[in-house]
Amino acid sequence: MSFLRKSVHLLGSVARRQQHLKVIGGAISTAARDYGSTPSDDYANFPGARAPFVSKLNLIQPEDYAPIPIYRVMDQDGYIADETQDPQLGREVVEKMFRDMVLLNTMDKILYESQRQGRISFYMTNFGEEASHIGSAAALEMRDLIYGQYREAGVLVWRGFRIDQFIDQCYGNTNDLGRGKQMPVHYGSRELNFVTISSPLSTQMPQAVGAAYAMKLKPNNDACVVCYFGEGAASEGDAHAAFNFAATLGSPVILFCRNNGFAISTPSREQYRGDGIAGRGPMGYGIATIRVDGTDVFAVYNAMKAAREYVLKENKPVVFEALAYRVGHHSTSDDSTAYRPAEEIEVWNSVEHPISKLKRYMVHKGWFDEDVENEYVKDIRKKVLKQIAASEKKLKPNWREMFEGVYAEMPQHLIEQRNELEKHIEAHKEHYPLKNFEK
Ligand SMILES: Cc1ncc(C[n+]2csc(CCOP(=O)(O)OP(=O)(O)O)c2C)c(N)n1
Ligand SMILES: [K+]
Repeated sequence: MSFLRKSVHLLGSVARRQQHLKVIGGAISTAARDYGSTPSDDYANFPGARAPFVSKLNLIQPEDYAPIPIYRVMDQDGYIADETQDPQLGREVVEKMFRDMVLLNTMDKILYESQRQGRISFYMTNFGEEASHIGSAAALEMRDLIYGQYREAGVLVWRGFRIDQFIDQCYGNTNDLGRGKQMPVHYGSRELNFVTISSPLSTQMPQAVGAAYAMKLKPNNDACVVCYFGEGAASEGDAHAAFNFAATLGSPVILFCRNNGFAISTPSREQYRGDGIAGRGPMGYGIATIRVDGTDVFAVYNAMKAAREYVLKENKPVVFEALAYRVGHHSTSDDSTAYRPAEEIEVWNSVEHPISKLKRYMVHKGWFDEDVENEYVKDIRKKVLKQIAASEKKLKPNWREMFEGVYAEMPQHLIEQRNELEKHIEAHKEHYPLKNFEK
């Protein structure tokens, strides 16, 4: 894996970013903040910071720092600029990557429409971010624990979550692993080591850091935690708690920010004034940081491999920022043409689309057969439509279950609420579709 070490920009706790924009080979420089070393004459040694003294006042400006560069392997046309960066995954793996991205994209299109037809209550697509899901998931081990936000369905696809499992969840029927307790797309799978998604933004972040810390305390730990979140979620207070705890406790967690440019209608330029989320890592929190083109599946893959190796070897976190563009609307409750030009969306949905880039790469390799791939899409469409028909017919879990499964023993206030609902439904049963629920 030495090719990774030579070229992935892992920026550690370095003092001056502009002096360290060159490649830092694998090992991360910690010299500038090594609190243990003996201070020299021109270094101040306050408990709060070790830094050089200067005699000239300087109001340091954000512009004094160069932005963290974006690691990319494949260009727009699907060519690899530096052959040493080709992860050499082989045809079978690349085909799985491509097909999983296509599966996600195809399923998203149909489920989005099914919400429009009133079949499910809500949906969120992953358009434009397929490569950051698949590229990152492919670089992990199944024992690594995932905390998602809600737009990482591709990670589940890679891990083997089935079409019926996705769709049963969206219908909240008796086969939904979450027993209909959550909104659509709030997946979870104990078997696949994927913690169930919570709607309140950023709540997963301190939890992920804590879970990683617990892993580190186990003897011979060989697993890490990956926590996905959006750049919008990174403005929540919980994000700060997570970053700082991860740094100070030394948690083996990869804090994976999907920076897709928008938090619903808030563009990232209104979300922060600094150098994205990556910019907070080295200087703000003292965390090794990596920034990649999130539309380039190979860049995400290489970077994630390097990040995983680092967090396990060092027992320290990594801030990982994958830059992409949210091609779809925020959710079925949003119309993004109200706040961004259609032409802009079109660019990211064509030349810049991660699936198109990987396709071009495969074409150059002679690994792409248009007819075979069209058949594959047709087959996925058929499977998804058939599953929708099947999931729709299944009963919902008994409504009483909504009170169960949270506490080991149901507390008094929940018992009272359940009894009240029982009476209410008994009195007004003609207004409820009780035939759709398990008895
Ligand atoms: C604490 C909290 N505040 C507000 C919301 C409403 N909300 C849901 S998604 C979202 C935008 C999040 O954007 P980002 O984290 O960038 O992720 P993206 O949707 O772009 O993937 C907001 C404000 C929420 N779910 N939780
Ligand atoms: K976002």
